[in-house]
Amino acid sequence: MKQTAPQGVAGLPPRVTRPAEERLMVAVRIRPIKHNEGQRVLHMVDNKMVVLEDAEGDKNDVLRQKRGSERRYVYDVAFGEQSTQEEVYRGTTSRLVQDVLLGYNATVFAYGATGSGKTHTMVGSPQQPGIMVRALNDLFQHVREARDPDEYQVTMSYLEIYNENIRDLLNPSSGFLELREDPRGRSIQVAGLSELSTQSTEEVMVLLQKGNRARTVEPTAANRTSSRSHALLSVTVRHATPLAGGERMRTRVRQGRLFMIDLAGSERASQTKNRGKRLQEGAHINRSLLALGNCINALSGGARYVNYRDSKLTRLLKDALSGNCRTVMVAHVSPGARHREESRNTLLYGDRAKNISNKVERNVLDVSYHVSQYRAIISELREEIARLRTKMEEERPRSAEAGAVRSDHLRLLREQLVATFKEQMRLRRRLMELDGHLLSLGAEAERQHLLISQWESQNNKLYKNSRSSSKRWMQSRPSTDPDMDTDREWSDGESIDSSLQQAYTELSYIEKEQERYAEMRAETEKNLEECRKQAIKLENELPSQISSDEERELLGLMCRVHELEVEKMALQSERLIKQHELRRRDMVILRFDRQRQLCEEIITRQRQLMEEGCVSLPPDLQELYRLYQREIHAATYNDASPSYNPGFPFSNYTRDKDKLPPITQVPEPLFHRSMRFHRDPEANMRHLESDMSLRTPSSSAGSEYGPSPLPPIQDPLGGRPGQLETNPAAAVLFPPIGLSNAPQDHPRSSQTTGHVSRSPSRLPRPRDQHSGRGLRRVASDENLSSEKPARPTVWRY
Ligand SMILES: Nc1ncnc2c1ncn2[C@@H]1O[C@H](COP(=O)(O)OP(=O)(O)OP(=O)(O)O)[C@@H](O)[C@H]1O
Repeated sequence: MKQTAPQGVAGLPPRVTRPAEERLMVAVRIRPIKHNEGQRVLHMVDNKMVVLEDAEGDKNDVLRQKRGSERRYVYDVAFGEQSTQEEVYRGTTSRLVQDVLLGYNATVFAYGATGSGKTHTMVGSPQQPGIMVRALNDLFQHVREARDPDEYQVTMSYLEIYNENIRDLLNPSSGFLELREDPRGRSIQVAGLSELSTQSTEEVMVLLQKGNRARTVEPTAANRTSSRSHALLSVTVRHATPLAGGERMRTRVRQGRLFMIDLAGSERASQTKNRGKRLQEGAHINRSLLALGNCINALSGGARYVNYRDSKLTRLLKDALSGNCRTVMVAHVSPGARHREESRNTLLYGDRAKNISNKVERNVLDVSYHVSQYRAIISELREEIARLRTKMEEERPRSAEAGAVRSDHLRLLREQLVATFKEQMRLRRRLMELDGHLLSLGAEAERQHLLISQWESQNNKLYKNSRSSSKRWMQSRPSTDPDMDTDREWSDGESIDSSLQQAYTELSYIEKEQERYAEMRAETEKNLEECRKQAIKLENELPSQISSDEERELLGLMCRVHELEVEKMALQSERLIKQHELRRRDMVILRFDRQRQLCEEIITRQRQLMEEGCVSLPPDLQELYRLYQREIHAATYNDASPSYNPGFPFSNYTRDKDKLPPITQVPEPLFHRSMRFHRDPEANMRHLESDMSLRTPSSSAGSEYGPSPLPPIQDPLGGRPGQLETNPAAAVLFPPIGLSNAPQDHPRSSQTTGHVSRSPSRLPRPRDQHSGRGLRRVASDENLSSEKPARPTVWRY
């Protein structure tokens, strides 16, 4: 079995016509309650929503009571206890079958605790066949009804992961199989796995039954037929259509793959009462499911690089979770009170999985698409050279007559020359691939930095937010209640912590990869240089060996082809680099936007500190605040309001509560000016003044700006204080700005009060913990513009 990142196949662009971002679809299925499972605590509200009743728990648990006694979860689709196998198949997988026939990859996987009904949904019974059987039936029916059934080829493989070992279910005697990954981690192969070609539904059903019989199933206290392994069924549909194109016949190949996965269920030792071997199996199952949960958490948090390496399951599911794959997760839950905690966990994972999308992989797709284009160019050029060579060989007999010895030497020379050209092409192609990969890694490292910076500040807020309430909660929480529900903020904080840790791990992995690729690049470049020298040497020998004009002309043509190839390659790689540069700039814009948000936050908090300490400000600082407000306000209107009405400046203010409110009237947009801070505060002020007077003559007329008392701004790169350039490249190098040390670290962030550009793809704002801040800001405006005598402000940095 081979999972490959999609390439443009035979001139077909990959899924560019599809929406750029595809969300993972999550379905939930509630299985019928059993007599020994206690009362029903899980209910369907409608075909999307389910409700889980909370445990009755401790009456003194004030927080829990406040939260209410039930929790609602909304998914793409929900199936109740009465739902039929056909309904579940239609609602989750039938669409995927269509996609696979069109050449897409798709995955459906069943998730849930032991005994929750996963195998029932995926495999089913002869009377109630599950998704696997129905999908295969459907697929063959579509193929039969197609105009060109003979052009389809269907193959299947079926494996299980048992105790972290892979077994071929279609050939169980083959022992444990190895998982192999290409060095770039793009394609994963199970070495030696049988991939059987099938012609009919009957044949495939026989294979499926054979595989299911070979699967490891054992009775446990939780499920009489508990699957002790994860089972992965893969069906590949290949459709090859001959195309008439120019002089050559070409074939267009469409290939889609459908994975259908029945995961083993997570289990609690207390419920399964497992001992010995069963307990060990359970530990393996839980470990791999934990790895899957971590991947889901990281992906739903937007991480680009996710640690799939913790288990074979996640390595095999990598494409399904983040690659070019349309994926459906069917979360399984039992409605009885006995399974409340397992159901809650499953519902939570399902909830998180809804945030997973495929957008991130799209970048890798772009790169591989370009590389495949270059490959096509190179192979065409190779063909051209090969044709030329054949022609030269055809011409040879005539020149052989002229002088056999010299001709032999010339032939050898030509062959060497062609071999050197070939080698050069190979090395160039390699270089280009390495460049592409290095650029992608660079972009991803930058992205990880951004995520880390954002999470750090969010984590800090959550921590502050939850510190007081959690303290109370910890006090009121009975100590004998280890796995009860956690406070929402705590669990958010924890998941951010683990995401952060994940991001750091990924970052160090990326850095190692960058080093590795840089070394490979240097080596390739060295080889290329040697190859070039060799070619020049050979070319220099040519004139003395050539006697006839024909030979000369042919060799000249050969060299010309080579030159053209080099030029083409140079152009293509330039394009590749430009595209990556555009992506990099997008990242810089995102970073600026993030920094700007943090600056707003810092300024607001500083103001709060000053207001709370009843500190009145010197007039020049008041003026600076006014300027800042105008700036922000102008930017808001400039950005968001095509119906901006200067006569009614407050009309749109409610759109963004995080902005400082306007003071009196709206000045013209100032957003795009470039602003530099000088060491001399007066120069700063003059600069701002002149800027204002240039752009807003009405608002600046008559205003008197005093010397600026702004505290010196630290240059994070170690430059002179108060002198910050607005160079985007420098901004990228700046360490991420966190609020963890606020207010002491504030000046560090002041760097970004310079030129800021807005990106349409803004980062989500950190959650605002200061409700009513807008009101305080208004009050603060009054403070600032009051006529009270100025008291010196105490700045602590
Ligand atoms: N929707 C359903 N309708 C009827 N019976 C069901 C349904 N779902 C599950 N069952 C029954 O519940 C029992 C447990 O289901 P199943 O074996 O599918 O669980 P599982 O999640 O695969 O468990 P494990 O992870 O231990 O393999 C089986 O007897 C199955 O037939």
